[in-house]
Amino acid sequence: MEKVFHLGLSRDDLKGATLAIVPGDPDRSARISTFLDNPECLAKTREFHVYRGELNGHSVVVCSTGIGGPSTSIAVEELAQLGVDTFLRIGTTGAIQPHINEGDILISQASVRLDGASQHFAPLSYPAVSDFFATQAMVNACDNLAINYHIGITASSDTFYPGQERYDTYSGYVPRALQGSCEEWQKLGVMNYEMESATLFTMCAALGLRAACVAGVLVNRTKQEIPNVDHGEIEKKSVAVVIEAAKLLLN
Ligand SMILES: O=P(O)(O)O[C@H]1O[C@H](CO)[C@@H](O)[C@H]1O
Ligand SMILES: O=c1cc[nH]c(=O)[nH]1
Repeated sequence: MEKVFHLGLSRDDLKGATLAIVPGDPDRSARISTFLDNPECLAKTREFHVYRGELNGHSVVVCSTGIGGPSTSIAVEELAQLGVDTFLRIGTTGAIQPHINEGDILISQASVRLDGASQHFAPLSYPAVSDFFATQAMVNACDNLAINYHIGITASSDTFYPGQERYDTYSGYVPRALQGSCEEWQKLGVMNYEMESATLFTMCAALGLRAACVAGVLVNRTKQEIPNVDHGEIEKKSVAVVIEAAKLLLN
């Protein structure tokens, strides 16, 4: 059976998995895999750390995407070639609305396309919108676990610094076209910034796949730029949500 280019896996390796949990951070893949029954590591190649196991008797795969759209698009393309049709991203994020607190859970309904990779799948006029039912599962998961959440629009940027209008870089310079962009997204009700959902949503909608995204807030940028929270506790909460959502979708 043919292996895909980067993941180096074939369909048989996934044992029929149709749902993938896709964090950005490779180390998060291993931690998520501990919530699966009979977890096994299938591959560790570049940013893609791939595990397989079962949830409620269904084969499920966990695959990190790395940071940003290009590597995310490779993970999604290759997992789709292997039979996956549902992608649940679990990430970290920076909030830009004052009422959102560190540690809060954000569910992205749709994303502002501040990435480049999504344009390789559909023109900019095409929406980066999540799958309704997968997103509903994220919402129901929060309700089942009594976890509060915010649902709304996410700005999804290719860069962490200028694309998210951060001036605390080496040069302190943000190009003129991006100056004032954070304030504009705030005024348009955007909840947060992260770096993969625009590519994920656009390519999944365009290719007939399902995608949803949940993220834990590490920092509220209306208050500070550098997180001083316990990443582990925030991750535990968002992982609980994505595992519960996966179970709901698999039932
Ligand atoms: O924690 P992950 O899933 O990597 O998500 C967020 O964190 C990274 C930036 O620090 C970007 O990938 C962003 O989307
Ligand atoms: O502010 C943030 C925090 C995490 N990830 C991002 O992309 N932005």
